[in-house]
Amino acid sequence: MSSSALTREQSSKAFDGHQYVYNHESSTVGCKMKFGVYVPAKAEKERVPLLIFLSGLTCTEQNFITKSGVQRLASEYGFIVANPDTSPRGCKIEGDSDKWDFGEGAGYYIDATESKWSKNYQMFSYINEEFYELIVKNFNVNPNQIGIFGHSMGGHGALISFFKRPGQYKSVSAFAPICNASKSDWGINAYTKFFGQDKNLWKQYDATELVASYHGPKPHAPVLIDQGSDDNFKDKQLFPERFIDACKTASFPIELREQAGYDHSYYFIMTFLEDHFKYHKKEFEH
Ligand SMILES: N[C@@H](CCC(=O)N[C@@H](CS)C(=O)NCC(=O)O)C(=O)O
Repeated sequence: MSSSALTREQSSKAFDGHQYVYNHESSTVGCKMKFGVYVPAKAEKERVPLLIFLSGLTCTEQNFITKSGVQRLASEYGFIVANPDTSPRGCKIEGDSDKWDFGEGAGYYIDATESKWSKNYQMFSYINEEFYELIVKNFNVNPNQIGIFGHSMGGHGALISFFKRPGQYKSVSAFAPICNASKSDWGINAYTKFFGQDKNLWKQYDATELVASYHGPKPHAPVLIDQGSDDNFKDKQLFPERFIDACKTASFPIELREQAGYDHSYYFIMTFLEDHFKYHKKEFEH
């Protein structure tokens, strides 16, 4: 990967730090990519922890930074919080914007192998290599205190990044993640296009499959998963119980908290966001 120059699109003071939006030309996905990054005042004086947040279907870099209230927490905890976009954009691939659950805004954090998609839909490598290195290089990050978390498709992205890159992230957590992507309707539709019929490839981007063969460092406290009980996607697309069962079989520490009455929205995320900050902070202390 080559690290390209950052162009600042937005700078807004929030609490003691700044919410920024940048864009850069990505060599990994072959287009301009935007991301949000909150930088607390603490980062002016010392290296601070980094949390990477991955958003879900239909989101840009804006949803998390405008809806979750993350800035107050990032300022208080003294964390840099960086959130990339959810897919390449403007690549004009036939079929990339016909449906909200595939293509633009819905890149599934995978590296596609089918030739139609493989030039641009390399979001796994983008997040875990180019974007990761760009944030560490350009901001005052403590490289030993980096965690990843996300929502829905982004929760899936966070979990598969943790499992496929042992040791790269100190901690992982998720809100309503897609837990078994290769067996959910969203994932079956997307993976058929991205990978063709090779089901072994599908499994390489599925948290429930990956935990079974994970041999990397385990978190100290059980990985935190929050799931709203009134989330309409829970039983049709997310399948948290399948992931919990696979974690138990693999002796991988996990805590699923079913939160009564909450749906799939950013209201749910904002309610429990501080618990995730606390979780990652504790892991960073080890
Ligand atoms: N567009 C879909 C909903 C998609 C959806 O719920 N996306 C979630 C992530 S999977 C999200 O964060 N949406 C953006 C938002 O709520 O700001 C629908 O109308 O049913």
